Amino acid sequence: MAGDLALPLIDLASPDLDSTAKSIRKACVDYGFFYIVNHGIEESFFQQVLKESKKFFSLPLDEKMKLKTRKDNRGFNPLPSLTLDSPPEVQGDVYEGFFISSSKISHSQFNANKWPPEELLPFWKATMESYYEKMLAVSKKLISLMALSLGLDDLFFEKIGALHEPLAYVRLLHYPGKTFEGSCGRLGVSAHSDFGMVTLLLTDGVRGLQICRDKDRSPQLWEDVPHVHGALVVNVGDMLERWTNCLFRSTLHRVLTTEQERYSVAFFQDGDPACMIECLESCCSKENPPRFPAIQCADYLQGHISAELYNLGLN
Ligand SMILES: O=C(O)CCC(=O)C(=O)O
Ligand SMILES: [Fe+2]
Repeated sequence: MAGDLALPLIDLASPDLDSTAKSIRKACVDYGFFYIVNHGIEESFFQQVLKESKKFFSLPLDEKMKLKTRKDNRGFNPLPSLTLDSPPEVQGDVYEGFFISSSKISHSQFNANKWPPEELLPFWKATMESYYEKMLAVSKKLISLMALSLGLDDLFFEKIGALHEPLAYVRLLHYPGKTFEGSCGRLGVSAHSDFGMVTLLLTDGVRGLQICRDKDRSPQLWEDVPHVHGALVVNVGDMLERWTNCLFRSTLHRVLTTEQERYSVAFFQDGDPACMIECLESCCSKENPPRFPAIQCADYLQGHISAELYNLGLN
C-alpha cells in the first residue's frame, strides 16, 4: 500500500548553518530525499519555467523532432522513452523530455544546446538559461552544506574540482496524462536512481512521483512524494552515495502515469568529469572499509551517459 511521505523540509536561508547541515545529513541518511525552501527562487519564476515548458511540448511533433537529441545528450526526446533493459514487448516510459546543459562549457563529447526558433517561442531560451544558472547556484550551495554535514570544509567539493566545470543538465519532462492512449499498465518513468551527485526537482502539483525506501523489501513499498508549494525536491544521486561510502542514500524512485497531464523539471548536477570520486575518509573506518575503488568522474559517467543515450534510442 502506498502512502504520503512527510519528507524533511530544509530551510536554505536559515542562519544556523550547523543545524541546517545536521538536518541535511539526517535527511540524506534516512531518505536520500528531502525538500528545500527559501532557496532564493521566486514561485513566479517556477511558474514561468513550467509555462514555457508547456509551450514547447505543445508544438507539433515535427517541430519538436527538428531538435531531437543526438549523441550530444541535448534537445528533445519523443514519447515513449525506451529503457536500456526493455524487452521488445515493452513499449517504453510515458514521457517526453528536453535536455539543456551549460551554454558556456563544451566538454569534448558534448555539443551545444538546441533551442526552438525565437519566432515560435520568444522567451524560451532566456528562461531556460536563467533556470539552469539558478539551479547550478542552488546545487552548489546545497553541496557545500552537504560537505559541512560530513564534517568537511564547506568548500571541499569545490577544492577537489568536483564543481569546477560540472556537467549538469536541466531536463524538462512532460507526462501526457489521458491525452496519450496506451498508458495502461505503464509507468511515467520506470524505477531508477539518479546517477549524478544531486538532483533538484520542480513539480507542478500533479501527483505521480514515488520513492521506494528499501529496494530489497518484498513486495516493494512505494510511497508518494507530494508537491510542496514553493519547494524543490532534492535527491541524492549514486555518485554522492559512492563518495559517502553508502552513508547517503541514492533512493529508488519512479513516476506513475496519471489521468492529468503533468510537467516537471529536473536539474542533474553530475560533477566535473575531471575530478576523482573516492570514498571519503570521514565515511570509512576499519569496520566499514571503502566499498568502491577511486574512479575518475569521466570514467564513471561514461557508462551512465551512454546508457542514457541508449535510453533515448540513439545507440
Ligand atoms: O518527474 C519526476 O517527478 C521525476 C523525474 C525523474 O526521476 C528523473 O528525471 O530522473
Ligand atoms: Fe530520477
